[in-house]
Amino acid sequence: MAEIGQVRAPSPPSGAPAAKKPRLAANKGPGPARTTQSKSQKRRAQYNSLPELCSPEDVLWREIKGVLGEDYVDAALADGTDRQSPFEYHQELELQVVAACSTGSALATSPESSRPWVVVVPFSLPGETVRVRVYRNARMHSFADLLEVVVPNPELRDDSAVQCKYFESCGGCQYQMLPYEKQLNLKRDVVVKAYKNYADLPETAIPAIESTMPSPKQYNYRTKITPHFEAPTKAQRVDPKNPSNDTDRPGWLKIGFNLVGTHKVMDIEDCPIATPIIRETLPAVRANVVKNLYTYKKGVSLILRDSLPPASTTAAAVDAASSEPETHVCITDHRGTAREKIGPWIFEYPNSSFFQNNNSVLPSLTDYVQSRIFAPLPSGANPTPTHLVDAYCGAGLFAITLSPHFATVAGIELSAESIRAATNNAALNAVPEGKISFRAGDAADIFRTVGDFPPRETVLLIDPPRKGCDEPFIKQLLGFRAQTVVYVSCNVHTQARDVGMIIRGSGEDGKGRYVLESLRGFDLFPQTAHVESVAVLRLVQEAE
Ligand SMILES: C[S@@+](CC[C@H](N)C(=O)[O-])C[C@H]1O[C@@H](n2cnc3c(N)ncnc32)[C@H](O)[C@@H]1O
Repeated sequence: MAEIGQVRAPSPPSGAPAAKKPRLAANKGPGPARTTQSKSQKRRAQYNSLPELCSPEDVLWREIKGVLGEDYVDAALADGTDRQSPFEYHQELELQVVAACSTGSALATSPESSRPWVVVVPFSLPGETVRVRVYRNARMHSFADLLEVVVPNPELRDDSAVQCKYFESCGGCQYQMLPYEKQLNLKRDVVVKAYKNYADLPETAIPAIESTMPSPKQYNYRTKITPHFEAPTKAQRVDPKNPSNDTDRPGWLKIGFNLVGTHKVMDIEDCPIATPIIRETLPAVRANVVKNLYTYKKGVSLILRDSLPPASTTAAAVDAASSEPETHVCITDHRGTAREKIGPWIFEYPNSSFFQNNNSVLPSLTDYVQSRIFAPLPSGANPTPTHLVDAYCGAGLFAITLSPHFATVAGIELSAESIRAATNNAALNAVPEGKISFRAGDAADIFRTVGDFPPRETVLLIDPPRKGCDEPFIKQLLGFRAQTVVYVSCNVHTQARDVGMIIRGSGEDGKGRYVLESLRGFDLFPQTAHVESVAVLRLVQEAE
C-alpha cells in the first residue's frame, strides 16, 4: 500500500528503452530542492517534469492520456517524441471534438494529423467539428482558440440559451451553450473521472455516483464577484489624453475578469450569473474606479457581495432576516460585514472572508449532508451520532445548520475572523449555550481537543480548501476513527486522492476500515465547469 501522502509514480512506459526513462521526473508535488539550481535549470526541470498531482495541468494531462491511450503516451514519453507537435504555431485546423474535459475545455483530435495528438479547445462539445487556431504546443497536446463550430452537436448545443454578451471571451463561464440538464450530466462525469484517476481504489470500492444536485437558480445566483483592474502605468499617468480629473473611462482601463486562457483583464459591464443587486451595483462601482483611477498605485481586486441589510443588534438582525420580501444590499467595502439567510438560519461574516457563493443551493446541500449522516445503515449496528466535528468550518455553515441533530458540536478553522463570525452566528441563531464551540487553528489540532468525543457516535465533517487535506490531518483522522466522515469539497480531484488515502490507510490495524458509502456532485456554479462534491465514508468494524 502507498503510504499516506505518497504519490504513485506513473506506470513505466510499455516497450520503452529503459535508458530514456529518467528524462521525466515523477509528479510527486513540490518537495525540498536537493541541489541549488540556476533559473534555466529550473525551467528545464519544470519543462521535463510531469505536472504536480491534482493540479489543473495534471487533471488535463490524465484526460489527454485517456484519449490517446496510456501505452501510446508512455511510448512517446520514453522515446522523446512527446513534445513533437504535428502542428505549427497559429496553424488553422478542422478537428473532431472527442471528449469534454473536467477543466471545462474540450479535447479534440485531427483525423488528418500525422500522429495522434490532442488539441484543447474551449467552448466546444463532444461530437462537434470545429475550426481552431493553435496558439501553444505542449506535451502530447496543443492549445487552440475556437474560430468556428463547423458542425454543432444538436443533442448538446443550444446557442440560444447563452445569456451573457461576454460568453466565449470571458474566462468565467464555460457552459452557457449547454442546456442545464446536460451541464449536470457533464459534472457527474467529472466526479466519475476524478475517482477513476485519483482515488487509486478498486472499482468495487466506488459507489454508483448520484446525479448532480441542481442549483435552483441557474443565473442571478452568484452572491459574490471580484472584478479587478490594473493601476495606471507611469506613461498612462502622464498621458495628456488622460488627465487625472478625467471622468471618462480611458480606453486602456479594463475592469472585469480574465480573458479566457490568459491572465489579461477584459472589461466587463455586467455579469448575468451574479445576483440582481450585484448587477445593479456594478456600474456605480466601476464609475467610482474611473473617478479615483489616478490614486491607485497598484492593481485592485474589487468585491461586490450580496447581503441582507446591516443590522445594529441581534434582534434587529433576526427581524430583518425574517421580513418578506427580503431586501438586499451590495457590500463593496472589504472590511464590511455581509449577512445572509440559508433556510431559517442567519449568517454574518466578514466581507473578505470565505463564504459559499450560491445561496440558492445551500439548503439542498446542508439537508443532503444531514440525510446522509442519519441514513439508516444496512447493519443497523451503529449508534445514532451525537457529536459533530466541523473541520475547516469557516463561519460555521455546517456546524450551525446541523447543530439541532447533535448534542455537542466543535468547529475549527484557520481564520480567526471567521471563527469570531462562527461564534457570533451560533448566538444569532440561538444555538443553546455550551452545545457548540469554535476554535481558531489548524484543522489537525481539533483531534487534541475532542479526545472526550465518543468516536463511534461522532461525525467528522471536513470541507478543506482546493488543495485538500494534508498528511498530518489524515493521519489523525485515521487515529481518531469517527464513525462517519463527510468530506465536502470544491475540488473533487484532491477529494478523490484524500478519500483513497483514508480508505487505504484504514483497515490495517484490525480496528475497522472506511468504506465509501455515497458520492454526489452539487452544482454551486451553474454555467461553469466547477462541481462541488460530497463523499460520505462509514467505518465498518471487521467483525460485521
Ligand atoms: C472551502 S472553505 C469551507 C468553509 C465552511 N465549511 C463553509 O462551507 O462555509 C475552507 C475553509 O478552510 C479554512 N482553512 C484553510 N486551511 C485550513 C487549515 N489548515 N486548517 C483549518 N482551516 C483551514 C479556510 O479559511 C476556509 O474558511
